[in-house]
Amino acid sequence: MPVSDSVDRGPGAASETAGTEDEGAEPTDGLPINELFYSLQGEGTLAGVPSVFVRTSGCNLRCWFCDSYHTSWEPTHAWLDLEDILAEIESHDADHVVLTGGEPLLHEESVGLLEALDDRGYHTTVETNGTIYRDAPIDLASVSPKLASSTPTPDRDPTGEGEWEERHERDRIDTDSLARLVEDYEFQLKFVVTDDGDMPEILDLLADLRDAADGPVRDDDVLLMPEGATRERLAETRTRVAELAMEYGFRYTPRLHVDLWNDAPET
Ligand SMILES: C[S@@+](CC[C@H](N)C(=O)[O-])C[C@H]1O[C@@H](n2cnc3c(N)ncnc32)[C@H](O)[C@@H]1O
Ligand SMILES: Nc1nc2[nH]cc(C(=O)O)c2c(=O)[nH]1
Ligand code: SF4
Ligand SMILES: [Mg+2]
Repeated sequence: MPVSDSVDRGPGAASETAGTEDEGAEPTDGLPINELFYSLQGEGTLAGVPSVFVRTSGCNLRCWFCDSYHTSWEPTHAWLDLEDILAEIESHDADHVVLTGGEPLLHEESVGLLEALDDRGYHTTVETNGTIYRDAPIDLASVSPKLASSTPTPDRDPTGEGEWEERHERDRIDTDSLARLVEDYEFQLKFVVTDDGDMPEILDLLADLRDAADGPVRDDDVLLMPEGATRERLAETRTRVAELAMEYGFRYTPRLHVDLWNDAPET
């Protein structure tokens, strides 16, 4: 459902600065929704599973490669009440719901949505950058910590001259949040990889996380995902990333939805 141009914003709808320091309070009974659609989970251990996707708007980071530009660099503001979100989800014949964004855990009401979905028996996956912890009924925390290669340096910033570089670099890794997420939930760690240059940072991050977390973080919990929002870009990155997964003993995850539908919205 294309909601971004069909729904009024709520009274305190996420502002232009959603996720930034001057973010205002949000109303408590809804969420800023960028899109809500039915598709196949394209990434990770549940790839191929029919799922309803709920994409919130607003992010506390600005990856230069973000494939959901209208939730991060130019966030949309369509507001949906919880009951409308649930009705739309229930109109699809699916057992799995994927809450994504933007950064869905920015929003306190994501917890309310996850609780309502849990009450209704859905399996919930949350796609998160791992910088924010919330206590919620999450069946799979799909955590994608952001590497230095995601930082919007002036030469890579899609909109300007690197205004977000400093803040993105400061906030992209929060080891305490990551540790709590992997301790409390079934999880996968899904790194966006471009080339060999990303691997030392992944190994360092895993060492830090294994020190900080009470539970285990197995190599099997680590997925390498090729960077690419389009088929053309994925064709440049995926073979090397697959080889790296074999070399290091991590998993590889495709981006099925990009193979199937390229960069079409609501897929
Ligand atoms: C748009 S993000 C939203 C959730 C959360 N903000 C995050 O980054 O995990 C959803 C997933 O897409 C991945 N992603 C975004 N842009 C990508 C790109 N150009 N290539 C590969 N993966 C990408 C993210 O790493 C994340 O796993
Ligand atoms: N089909 C499909 N699978 C996905 N898995 C994670 C996605 C996301 O954007 O979080 C995503 C997405 O955007 N589309
Ligand atoms: S953290 Fe996720 S939503 Fe935010 S800019 Fe990066 S990929 Fe996009
Ligand atoms: Mg996506």
